[in-house]
Amino acid sequence: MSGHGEAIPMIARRSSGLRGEAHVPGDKSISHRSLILGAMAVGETRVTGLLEGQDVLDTASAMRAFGADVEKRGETWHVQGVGVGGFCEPGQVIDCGNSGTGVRLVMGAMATTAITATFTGDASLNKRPMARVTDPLALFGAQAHGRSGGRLPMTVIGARDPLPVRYATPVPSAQVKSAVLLAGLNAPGETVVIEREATRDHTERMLTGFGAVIETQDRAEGRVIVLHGQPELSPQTIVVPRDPSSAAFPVCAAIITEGSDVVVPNIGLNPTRAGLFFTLRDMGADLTFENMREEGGEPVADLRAKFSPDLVGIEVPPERAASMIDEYPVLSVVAAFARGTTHMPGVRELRVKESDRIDAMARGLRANGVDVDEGEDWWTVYGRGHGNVRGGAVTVSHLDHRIAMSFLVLGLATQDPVRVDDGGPIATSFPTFEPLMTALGADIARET
Ligand SMILES: O=C(O)C1=C[C@@H](OP(=O)(O)O)[C@@H](O)[C@H](O)C1
Ligand SMILES: C=C(OP(=O)(O)O)C(=O)O
Repeated sequence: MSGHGEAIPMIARRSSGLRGEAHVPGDKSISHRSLILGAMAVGETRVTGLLEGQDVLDTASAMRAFGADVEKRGETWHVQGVGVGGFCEPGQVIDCGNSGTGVRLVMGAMATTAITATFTGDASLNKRPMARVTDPLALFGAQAHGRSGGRLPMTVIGARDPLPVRYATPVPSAQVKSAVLLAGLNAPGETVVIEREATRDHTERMLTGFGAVIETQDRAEGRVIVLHGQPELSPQTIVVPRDPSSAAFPVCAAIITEGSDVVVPNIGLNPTRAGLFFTLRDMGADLTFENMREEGGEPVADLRAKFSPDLVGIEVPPERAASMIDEYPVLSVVAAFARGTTHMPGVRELRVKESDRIDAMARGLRANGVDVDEGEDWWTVYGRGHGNVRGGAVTVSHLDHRIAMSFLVLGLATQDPVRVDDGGPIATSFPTFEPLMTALGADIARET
């Protein structure tokens, strides 16, 4: 079952010659942040290219519940912000659906205002760990009361007199870093976050754009981010770039599908997000970055991916993990078509996403004839080479959009079709996945 309705069983059959341009939707991380920072600015922020996936729509509803006016007129989203510290107390439970980013960033944004809010989500989100966020929020003076193990549903009581915080994140997580920085906006003095491994830096970049004073330095202890509290944020006009994590699916589909040549235009190559594309090139994929340029201070290119029959397995550098954390499921699919083994160490975080992604992919790959070994923070895929992956299984998506899309990509190049029990969760991040893939020539369909 998907979070909001009946299960949508889907099937992917062997395809050839994927061709054309794939215009993927707006970046999910940047879309959440546009709405939240827009709600914390004074005046009207305008956003185009916003991802209209369910995760982001749930964040829009959350911002309305805290008092911001959020509406779409024509192609533009208008956010009337209430200012830092201006959130009102919501009159209803905040349902963040399937979205870890949504709930964790919104908790941070409200934690230093003297209001109380209760958060919940779907069956997947309600299993995910929240203490990683509520522990640092407690240092500001906020309190959180949830289910055992720090799970949702959970009530957060915002700090009345917030203290500034210095926090070294114990896990590589942009959501934790961002929750602390958003809480730091309404604390006096300097809030400092130290991360041992650099994670996606959209919050830092966007805070600078909204006029906050924030500095980042790479030091021996890691990346040190210093935010000066209680700024007045100025509203912005934001053009959301296209999502590299969504681009991963047509790119990987083209690489494993005979006769393919696909262009995915306007994809951000921010080094904190682009790890997959460098990994695919290390594996021998025919993937080129065309029209390299800068847009809104970010490197951007058109990705051109062609069928790559001579892929080889590699050791994926663990220091690259944060820059491709959401892309391991679809990377493991490409690895199945490579010759030799692909070893992916340093990826413990995959176990606490919408599903345990190592477990979900390992089970589904094995059922389709691919050997996989795994440990707590690593996994290895034993590639079978092009043309040698059997397929034929029904895979389980576990309310996880990336698992569903990865298995549908797998089925484009297996001998027998691959089924997914529920494609419903795909709408959380990539609502146009099915028409976009079929327009390229992929044989993906719903089963009635
Ligand atoms: O900050 C963000 O927008 C995100 C951070 C990552 O999560 P973690 O912070 O848990 O690594 C990523 O998996 C998620 O899809 C989006
Ligand atoms: C992990 C993801 O999202 P979130 O943590 O926001 O649910 C994802 O989109 O792959």
